[in-house]
Amino acid sequence: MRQVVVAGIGQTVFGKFLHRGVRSLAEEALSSAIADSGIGYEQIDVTYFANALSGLVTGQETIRGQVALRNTGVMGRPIINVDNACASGSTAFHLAWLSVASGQADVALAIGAEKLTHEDKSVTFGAFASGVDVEERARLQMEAPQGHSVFMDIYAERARRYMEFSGATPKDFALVCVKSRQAASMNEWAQFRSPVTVDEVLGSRMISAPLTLNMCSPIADGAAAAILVSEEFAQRAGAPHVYVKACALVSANKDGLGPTCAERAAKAAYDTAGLGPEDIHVAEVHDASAAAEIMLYERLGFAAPGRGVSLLRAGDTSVGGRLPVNPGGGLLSRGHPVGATGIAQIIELTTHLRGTAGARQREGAKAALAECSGGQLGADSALAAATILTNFK
Ligand SMILES: CC(=O)SCCNC(=O)CCNC(=O)[C@H](O)C(C)(C)COP(=O)(O)OP(=O)(O)OC[C@H]1O[C@@H](n2cnc3c(N)ncnc32)[C@H](O)[C@@H]1OP(=O)(O)O
Repeated sequence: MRQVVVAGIGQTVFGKFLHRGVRSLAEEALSSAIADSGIGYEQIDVTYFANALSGLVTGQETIRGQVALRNTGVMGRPIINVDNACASGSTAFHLAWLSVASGQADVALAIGAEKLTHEDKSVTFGAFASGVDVEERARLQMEAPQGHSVFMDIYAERARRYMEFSGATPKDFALVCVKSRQAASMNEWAQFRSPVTVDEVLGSRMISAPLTLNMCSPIADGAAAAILVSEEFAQRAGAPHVYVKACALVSANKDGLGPTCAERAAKAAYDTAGLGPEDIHVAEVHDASAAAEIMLYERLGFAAPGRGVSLLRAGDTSVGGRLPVNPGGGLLSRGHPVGATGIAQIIELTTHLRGTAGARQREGAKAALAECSGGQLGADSALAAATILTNFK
């Protein structure tokens, strides 16, 4: 396998843009990734276009990439549509990495764009329900979601189990939100940038106990793009060198038993990179709910089982801490335009490894981990991706 370098990154601001379509979002993210890389549109050999739910919201259910990118310079060469639920962006990134690593392409584009807002909110909530397998929906009687995404019921159930197991409290989940907003207040691309207090989070509308409004990832539109190149190409182009050391993708176990998708994806990535959790300086994880972030500290090996809360309470995972987690605000505050999220995580980490993350920079960052989960199958996510980036070879 060849060494692969992240040579260009670009995104839109995430938020609710009722009157903006997938095409305009994708064009903006792509043109800023092109500008960042100094690489021409015509040099892109292959494009992986991530989008999970917009088809259900806008009615454009197939050829979404070709439609979104029809006015750009990537047309004429392969555009491959990627739908892997909330990990669609990470999957597009995985495929782009594979194309370059295998020698099939010198330059590959991973782009994710999502349009979730709709005048009729039940359309958006209905689209989210498609990410849960139908048997699970029936078990949880979630066929007709009312006022929120079915995922928040699933994440609430997980949070309740975790509280019992670890002794974590809703106040801990609120602390995740406070940390997340503090980080997002420094991120010009984030959906929610104003700070919140623990009391405000606990006092916000109950969505699915124990998760209040602020503890749920929001509905967002947005796009993000990353251009991956071979190391030789990067040297010729003079691109900054952020290496993709490992890029693992796993699906749920057949019997639903054993380690979770996130644990297995992280283990595969650590093994490939020859690194362990102790080597990671900064991480972006799939905080679809505030409680999920704490559980992920444990699944990714940052804390022992049941001990994730200690890491949070000590401030280790805040901006300025030993291991900032979600320094871009995560899904909770940067926003979660599903197909774009996995690539936005890569963008955030790339800025830390380049040393250009400004006020939220993890000083001395050399290795970074992104984890993204997708869908729901039985008791676990349907899939998870883990990527390790470094600024050394
Ligand atoms: C594998 C996975 O990734 S699973 C995750 C997939 N994603 C999801 O499931 C999405 C989950 N989220 C939701 O279902 C919805 O965002 C809800 C139910 C939490 C909120 O629904 P909305 O219809 O957006 O909220 P609503 O319109 O009632 O918002 C009221 C206000 O709260 C704000 N708000 C909405 N969500 C949030 C949030 N997470 N945090 C803080 N404020 C929020 C809105 O901006 C709005 O403010 P405004 O009145 O100033 O504009």
